[in-house]
Amino acid sequence: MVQKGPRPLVLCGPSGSGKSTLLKRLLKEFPDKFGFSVSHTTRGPRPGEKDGVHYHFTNKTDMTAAIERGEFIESATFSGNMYGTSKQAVNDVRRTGKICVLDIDIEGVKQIKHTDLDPLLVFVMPPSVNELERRLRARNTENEDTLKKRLDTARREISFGEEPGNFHITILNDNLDKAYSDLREFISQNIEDKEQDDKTEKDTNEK
Ligand SMILES: Nc1ncnc2c1ncn2[C@@H]1O[C@H](COP(=O)(O)OP(=O)(O)OP(=O)(O)O)[C@@H](O)[C@H]1O
Repeated sequence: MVQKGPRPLVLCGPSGSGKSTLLKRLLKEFPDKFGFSVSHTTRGPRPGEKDGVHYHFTNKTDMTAAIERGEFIESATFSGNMYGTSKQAVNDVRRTGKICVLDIDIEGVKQIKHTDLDPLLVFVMPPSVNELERRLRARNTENEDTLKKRLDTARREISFGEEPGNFHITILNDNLDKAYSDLREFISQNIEDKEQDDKTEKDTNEK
């Protein structure tokens, strides 16, 4: 099926590589250009949370069945509640003309490759595991145990990121300004220029 709207953009990389920092900067500079998909969850809504806005609220039976039907790109269970991103949620953003951005782990990347979402896959590479450790310590969000787990996972993720063919581009986040400008250039060449080409082609065909 031919999708309408820009291709989704996936950012993947070890914890602490700088995905959120890069995304925040992108959204600040282009607030109308990007959108996030609405996740599903089996946890109950908190006060003020609206179904379809903050989450798609569902139950375990329905969500498990939908996962089995292959409707989800990724799903995970945290403290007894299921969470996940459906293909439909990504396509909903796409139809608005916005670029749907997804921050997913390598398992999610493996799964999304088997869908028809045709995403652009970006791997954010930290300069080294030592530097990753330094940043995670400086961020002050981890204890020794979670830090060790994150660094072990990071080593596996870096190997996956280094394997040729797994991503469209690897962005080294050594210097944040340089990494951001590489990301911008990649988006502009692969999403914006492409859209312009499609539009020109359509306009020409309509004449
Ligand atoms: N190029 C850089 N140089 C130095 N520090 C950086 C750089 N990029 C990001 N950081 C810092 O490193 C820390 C980790 O960055 P960030 O939270 O964006 O990582 P992340 O990949 O989103 O991690 P997680 O997956 O855990 O959310 C932050 O404190 C951020 O300010």
